[in-house]
Amino acid sequence: MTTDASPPLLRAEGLVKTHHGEGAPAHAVRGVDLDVRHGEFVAITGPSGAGKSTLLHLLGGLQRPDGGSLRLDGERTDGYSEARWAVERRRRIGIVFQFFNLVSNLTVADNVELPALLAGTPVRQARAERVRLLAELGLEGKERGMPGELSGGEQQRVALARALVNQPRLLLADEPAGSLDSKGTREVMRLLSRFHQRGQTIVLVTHDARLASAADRVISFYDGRIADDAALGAVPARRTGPAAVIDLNDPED
Ligand SMILES: Nc1ncnc2c1ncn2[C@@H]1O[C@H](COP(=O)(O)OP(=O)(O)OP(=O)(O)O)[C@@H](O)[C@H]1O
Repeated sequence: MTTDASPPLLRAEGLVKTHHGEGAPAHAVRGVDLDVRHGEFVAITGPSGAGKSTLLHLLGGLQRPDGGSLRLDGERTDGYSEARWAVERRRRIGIVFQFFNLVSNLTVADNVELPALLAGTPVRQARAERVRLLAELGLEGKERGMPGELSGGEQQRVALARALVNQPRLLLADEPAGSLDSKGTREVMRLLSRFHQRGQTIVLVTHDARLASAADRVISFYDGRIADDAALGAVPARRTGPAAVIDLNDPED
């Protein structure tokens, strides 16, 4: 059981990241201190170019900070190699992106099973988890289809299933509804809320205030820094037992 004495799932201290592109250096993250506790749903919101995506990439090890430190479950990540980060992303961190990043020449089923198989999950178990998640996300019957045959909202649900197939402690979502219509946005919002209700820790980057309102803590990011950090609600207790099925047609879900 998680107690107050346990370390936060994420602890960033003085994180700094500067991008060196063609023009002047972009000081995307200018010294960020941030704790994310188990079970929290944190939305990071702010204007375009504020550095939100860069921060999320640092939290998931997709980019390395130039300064500061990041701890995962109390463990410093400074010494992690690329290979170690890849393992952590398979086991402990699921990520969804704006443009889904599904493997276009793999079926929906294979896209979802792949991270489980890469993590060494036995084939039967990976399949069972894929079947459970796709049913839960309202994608039964789509398993044999290719990502390109699905709507944007469906593709994002496949990406969510893929991100969650290894039951990661942390879900990172970078503008997950950024390329979806309002129906797709509502779906993503409901799904993130539901997974959060079951104890999933989520860090969401979005410029969409409506999507951010699904979180229980909203961080306003501006010019590479945290400008405001507001807790909106209580962190739900981590639930155990079989997950409830989400009915995407049910307005209560
Ligand atoms: N790979 C990169 N190379 C050079 N500059 C970059 C790179 N990635 C981001 N930047 C710059 O860093 C700054 C922060 O970008 P970032 O994408 O993190 O912001 P953001 O808040 O997520 O913006 P948006 O909401 O538009 O996605 C911007 O000035 C951007 O141009």
